[in-house]
Amino acid sequence: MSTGDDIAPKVRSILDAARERATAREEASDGRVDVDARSLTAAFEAAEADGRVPLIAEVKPTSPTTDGERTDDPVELAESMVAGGAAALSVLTEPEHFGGSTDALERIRAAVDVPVLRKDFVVRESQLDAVEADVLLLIVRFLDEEDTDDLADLLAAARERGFQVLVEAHTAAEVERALAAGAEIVGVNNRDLGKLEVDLGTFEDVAPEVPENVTLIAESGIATTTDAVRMREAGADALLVGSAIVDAAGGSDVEANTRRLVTAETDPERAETETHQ
Ligand SMILES: O=P(O)(O)OC[C@@H](O)[C@@H](O)c1c[nH]c2ccccc12
Repeated sequence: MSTGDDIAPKVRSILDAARERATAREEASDGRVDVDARSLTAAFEAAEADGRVPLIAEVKPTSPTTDGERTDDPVELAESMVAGGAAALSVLTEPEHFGGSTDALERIRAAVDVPVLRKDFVVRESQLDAVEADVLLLIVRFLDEEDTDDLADLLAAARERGFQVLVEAHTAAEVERALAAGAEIVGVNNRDLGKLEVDLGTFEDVAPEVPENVTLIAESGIATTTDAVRMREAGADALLVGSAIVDAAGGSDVEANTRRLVTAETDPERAETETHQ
C-alpha cells in the first residue's frame, strides 16, 4: 500500500474532492447506469483504415497545470474535434479543478457519434453511476489510497454497467497491476502525478511491458506532430491529447489543431513548420 506521500498537493486535493463526491452519491443512492457503449477499438480501427492517427481529443476547459480557461460551449469544441478527424473524445467531468461537468458529457455524447471517455477520478463504485459514457477511466495510482475500492472490483463493476474501461498507469509496476486486474485497454500517462511534470520518455520506457493484444494509449504532453509520430513509433495504438488541441491560453482553432495531429503520419513535413507549443 502506498502512503500517498509522492502525490503532488494539487493532485491530493483532486483526490479528496473525488472521495467527497463518492460519499455524496452513496447517500443519494440513485440507480445504476446501463450503458450501450460505442466500441473504442472499432473507432480506432476505422481511423487507421482511413489513414488517420487514432486520436482521442480531450475537452478540458482548464486544469491545475493549464494557464487560462476555454469558455467556449463544450459541445462546439467537441464537434470541432470530430470535424478535425478525432476517432474518439475524452470529456473531463471533474468540476472543481478541471472545469468539467457530467452535463457537458451528456450533451456532447448526444451530439456526436464517436465513443466518449469519461475523464474523472473514480475511486469508488458509487461514482460510476454519475453519468453514462462509452469508456470509463480508472487510474491505478489512485486506487492505492485510503477509502478507495480495489482496481479489479471497480473494473468488474464498470463492465457490469456496460462501460469499456481505460486503465491508466505511469510505471511498469502499475502496468503489471493493470494487466493483473484484467485491463484490455491501457493508457500510459506521460505526466507524473507526483511532480506534475511531463516526459514522453515515460511511454517509451513502459510501452514494451504491454502485450500486443492489449490496446495501448499514449497520454499527455503530446503537442507537436513530431511528438505524435514519436509515440506511434514507440507502439501507441492511439493518442490522448488535451492541452495542445484545446489551447486554453491561445484560443486557437480546435479543428485545425486536431487535424494536424490526426494527419501527422501522412504529412510529416508539417513538423518542420509548426510553431504550436
Ligand atoms: O493535456 P494533455 O497534456 O494533452 O493531456 C491529456 C490527458 O492525458 C490528461 O488530461 C490526463 C491524463 N490522465 C488524466 C487523469 C485525470 C485528468 C486528466 C488526465
